[in-house]
Amino acid sequence: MRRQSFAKTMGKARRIRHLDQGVKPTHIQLMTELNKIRNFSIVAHIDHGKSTLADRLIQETGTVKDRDMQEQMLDSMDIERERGITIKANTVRIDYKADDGENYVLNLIDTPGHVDFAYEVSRSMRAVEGSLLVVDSSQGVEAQTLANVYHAMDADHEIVSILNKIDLPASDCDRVAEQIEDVIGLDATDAIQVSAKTGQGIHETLEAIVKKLPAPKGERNAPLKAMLVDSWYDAYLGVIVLVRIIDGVLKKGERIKMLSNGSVHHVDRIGVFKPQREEIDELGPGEIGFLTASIKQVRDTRVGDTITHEKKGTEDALPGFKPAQPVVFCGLFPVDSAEFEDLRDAIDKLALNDASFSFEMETSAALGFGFRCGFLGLLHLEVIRDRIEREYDIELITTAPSVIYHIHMKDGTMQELHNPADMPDLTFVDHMQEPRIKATILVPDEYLGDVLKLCQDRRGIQEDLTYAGTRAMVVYDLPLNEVVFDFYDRLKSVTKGYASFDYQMMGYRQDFLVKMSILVNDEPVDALSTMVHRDRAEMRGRAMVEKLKDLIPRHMFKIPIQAAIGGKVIARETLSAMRKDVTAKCYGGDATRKKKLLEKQKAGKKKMRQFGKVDIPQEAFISALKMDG
Ligand SMILES: Nc1nc2c(ncn2[C@@H]2O[C@H](COP(=O)(O)OP(=O)(O)OP(=O)(O)O)[C@@H](O)[C@H]2O)c(=O)[nH]1
Repeated sequence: MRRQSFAKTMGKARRIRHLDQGVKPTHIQLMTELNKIRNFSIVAHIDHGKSTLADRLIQETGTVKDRDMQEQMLDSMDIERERGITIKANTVRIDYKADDGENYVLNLIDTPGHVDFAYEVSRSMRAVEGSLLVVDSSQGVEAQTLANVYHAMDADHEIVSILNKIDLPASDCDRVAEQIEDVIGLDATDAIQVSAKTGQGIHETLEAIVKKLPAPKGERNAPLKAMLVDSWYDAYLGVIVLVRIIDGVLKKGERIKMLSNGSVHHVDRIGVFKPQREEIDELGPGEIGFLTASIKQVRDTRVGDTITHEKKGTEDALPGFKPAQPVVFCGLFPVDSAEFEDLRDAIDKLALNDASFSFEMETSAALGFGFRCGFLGLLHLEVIRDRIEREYDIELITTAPSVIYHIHMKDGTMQELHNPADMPDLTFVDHMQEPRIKATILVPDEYLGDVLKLCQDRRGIQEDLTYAGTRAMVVYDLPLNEVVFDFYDRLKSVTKGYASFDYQMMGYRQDFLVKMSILVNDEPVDALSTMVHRDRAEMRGRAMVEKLKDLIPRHMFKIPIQAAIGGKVIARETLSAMRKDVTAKCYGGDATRKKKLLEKQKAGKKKMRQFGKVDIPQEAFISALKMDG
């Protein structure tokens, strides 16, 4: 369920696309005055209509001719598919002749919608002055509506509220406007009623962008200061960098410098997206566009960095820059060890276009060669894993996702632990800390009890509980390690899909954590080691060995399955022996059936890994870690 809905979220084409191929440069000159520019983003919960609204704005302004619209969309989606799931912000420049007779340039930045990419959302918000807040008027405010609108408020945006999907019978604008006021605290008296489907309210939206959102400020004669908003890899042009010019002018042929690392590049192209790529000669203050500079790797371009001229540039970096930090780690191993090189290839290629994904080689006694990979969150992990399996056709074993623990040693030093297998000798450890999150959950009140129980079971501390009509908003302080595995799944299942969830990282706190090892036939299986809270270790250990007992097929001998902390066994099951000959029951000698069974057995084997003398099926690694509570 999680995978499906995520595929939908991410796979849905960001339809404001850069059609990168087959576009001739047109070399238009932009001389837009600051007061004729409006830069904005659209914030919304998933499926509330962000992409559809963006399409409509583009269509209404004739940015894309009606007859091209369909074709354009399809092209865009192909590129989306080609690039795979894009988790990047994109932009489109819309020329709009307003009712006041003036021509305006509206720059729309599309932001990623998922919690894992909160940092990128907050950065791209800083590149614009205003936001359209889109709320589905048949649904109301959701957790991501809140999270995203808070980013917009943090960036001091002027916000225009849009009540979308008014064509639906379930639409209730009064109720949703009230919710926007109560829950978010925004005045929704002037909220625009829109149907992105029929086009109703689109003209009013464009007028509101011009009238209500502020024009950017900037100084044309000041040293160049531009924000790196986004970047992605293009097979023809190398890395394309999306920039917002704050001050100064950026011209083709100039040499630029990235302030974070001092690297210098020669700008070979400058342009805008309409939404197809159009080359121009310069970008002035307030404008948003792209540059290319023969940059080879997305890793060399960091979102939020400040770009200036190599000579006579500014020294003054934009505040708040930090490189994206992975928070969840797991091991990826090929099921078939012969595919290790293919896996390396796939990971290299994916990393080229995703600066937030980190990896290093790892060897596991049980799983052989693989990679320890870092992700921005669990969904990011799923995207990468799915892509490796689907696009590169490599079957993977994924080890338990782990967060980064801080291990404070007795000698006063601190180590980051990314992999439970690397846990240092406890005699040298003073104490450990784990990352905590602040989770915001919105849920219809009939499911509230189940949500509270779930959070409580995951060592959560309730921080807030408020109501907006028949929906409750709960805020919990939770340990990230209790959330990384199957929290979304459980939340969805206990609320029948009606809850929405968002979180932010809160920092580290000390707790009593231990490493729990799993031994199968007296051999430790390193890929199944996990860090757990001491008070929950027995329960988790028991649950895991019981599950493994069901997941591991019987062998010709008895197999003990144990959970242990240090040398102490805390849970144990025994898998009894059986005859392995699956054809034994086919007396009578039906040769085809016998053959079929043997083939089936062989196919089953392919997905097993051998640990000592025991075959453990691939799904055991994931299933054993799922909690039922
Ligand atoms: N009836 C109706 N459906 C709409 C309207 N706007 C969008 N939709 C539908 O709602 C669904 C979600 O719309 P999207 O524009 O893809 O939503 P989104 O917010 O971009 O979603 P994500 O890309 O998943 O974040 C699609 O099936 C749209 O066709 C509207 O005004 N009326």
